[in-house]
Amino acid sequence: MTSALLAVADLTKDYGTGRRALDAVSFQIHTPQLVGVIGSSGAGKSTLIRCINRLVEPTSGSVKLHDAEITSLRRNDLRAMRRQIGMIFQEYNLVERLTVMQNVLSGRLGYVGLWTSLRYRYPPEDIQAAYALLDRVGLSGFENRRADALSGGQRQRVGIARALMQRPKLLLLDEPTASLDPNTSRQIMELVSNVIHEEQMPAIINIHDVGLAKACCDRIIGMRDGRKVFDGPSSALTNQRLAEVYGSFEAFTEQQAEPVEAAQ
Ligand SMILES: Nc1ncnc2c1ncn2[C@@H]1O[C@H](COP(=O)(O)OP(=O)(O)OP(=O)(O)O)[C@@H](O)[C@H]1O
Repeated sequence: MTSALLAVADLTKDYGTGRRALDAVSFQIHTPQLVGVIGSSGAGKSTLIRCINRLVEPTSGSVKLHDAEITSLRRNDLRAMRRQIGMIFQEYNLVERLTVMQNVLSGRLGYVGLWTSLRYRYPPEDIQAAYALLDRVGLSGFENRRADALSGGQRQRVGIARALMQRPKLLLLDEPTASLDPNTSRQIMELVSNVIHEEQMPAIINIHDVGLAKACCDRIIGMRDGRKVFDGPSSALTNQRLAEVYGSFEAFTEQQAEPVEAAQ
């Protein structure tokens, strides 16, 4: 078998409270694919995503991106590695008072240095790439809008364009649709799926909505109490397997009935 694009082995996280949030989780990604991580609240989905780029420090285990071990990197090397991992958040994490273009260009921050970025003197090829990405995410013509004048769905599109500006080898998405209405969530998921297949990169997404995960993800990892209890193609996620992930089928349906936090 070819070497993995991403290889996670025995990844474990014990928080200071003594809580084991991740328990020896292992999986590999060999092809560009959208991998959805599902499970009940507290199952460890967010911890898993954040241990991969060490926003949360794993307690033990290994994470290899294109064969490079991430868990042992020191500060400068870790910073360089993080440029290769795009991250998309539930709350977008845009700089609200800056324009769409400035936010997208900030995806190059790790490459061009602080002085260039503070003065917005980005190389012409970066500016061209930013225009192309804005077009790609459906925001052509929005370059000069301030981020705080955008809807939730538009903000998430900026978040996606900014992550792609890094030219990452991996995308991590931590509940990117949790603050969006169902229609907008679907559009964002389809956009992510299209983009990662075009760019030929893997992506891992923490997602509560199982229907959306099944419709848009190529593969699903099911988490329960910090452990991986399902790993397979979306089509293999039967009601019985869902019951194993959520404790029971009733627990699954109750969880899915939770209202959407805020509309677009
Ligand atoms: N910083 C922290 N300190 C202590 N415990 C934490 C911390 N972050 C998460 N936990 C605990 O670790 C476990 C896993 O949390 P995590 O946020 O990864 O779950 P999740 O599946 O993403 O949940 P949700 O769907 O509610 O966001 C939970 O029991 C949580 O309370």
